[in-house]
Amino acid sequence: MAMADSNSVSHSGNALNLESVRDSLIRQEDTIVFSLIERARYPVNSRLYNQTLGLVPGFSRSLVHFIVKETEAIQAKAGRYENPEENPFFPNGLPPSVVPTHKYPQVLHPAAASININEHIWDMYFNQLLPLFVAEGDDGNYASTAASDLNCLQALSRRIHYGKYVAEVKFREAPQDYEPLIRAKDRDALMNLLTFKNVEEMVKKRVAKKATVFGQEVTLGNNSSGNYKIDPLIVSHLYAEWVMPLTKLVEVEYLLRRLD
Ligand SMILES: C=C(O[C@@H]1C=C(C(=O)O)C=C[C@H]1O)C(=O)O
Repeated sequence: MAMADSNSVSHSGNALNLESVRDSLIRQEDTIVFSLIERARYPVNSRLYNQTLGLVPGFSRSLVHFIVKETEAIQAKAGRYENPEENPFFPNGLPPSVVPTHKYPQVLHPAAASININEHIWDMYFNQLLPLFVAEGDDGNYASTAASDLNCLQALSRRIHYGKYVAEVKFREAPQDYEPLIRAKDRDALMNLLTFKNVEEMVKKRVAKKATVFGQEVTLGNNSSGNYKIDPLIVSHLYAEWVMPLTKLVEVEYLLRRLD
């Protein structure tokens, strides 16, 4: 594969290349693992997710839906979604930013803004992931639990949508390989071309290790209990089954629009 001209684009002050993009993904692993550890402090608290309880007067969805929507509204006013790395879970009816606009480097093709798979991420997180790592029970801490859920969702969403940057870099490094497949709308061939199995294997091992290191009981003696705040196997499963496949889905969706 051809080398990118590392001076060709500026991204957060750094050159945008496959290495810098992968460094960002590695750093984001820390955020994801910590956010899961924080959520695991609370039991499942399923009333938070129940649409039929009517916990919020005049609002027909679940309490977590209410909290995420309202939190996103205030974050939108503060400019969060001006950053092309951020994608809201409830984009409809978000208020505009009221703060001065920051000039984010325009790295992505404008069609990137139309890619938002948060509905999918929402469904995966609440229906598949959460039941795997939280304890049964209800401690009534709904607002704090929902804030933890939102941190997990935002960290996962940022990582998965970062596939747009990954795809942009891969395209720039080898347009001659990608262009014919994009024109042919050949999803499978694009998926093959952008997949690096060896990198995926390293990611799975590294996130499991991070869960082991970040989630161990820290004591002043050297009596490690062997109890982890989140099961390292669940974290590598999360990456293998959802995070990496969804990142690659974003990469394919982005590439399909790259020549528009
Ligand atoms: C993100 C990349 O693209 C693909 C997805 C990966 C991931 O989600 O971690 C890892 C390797 C690739 O198969 C990459 O190449 O780094």
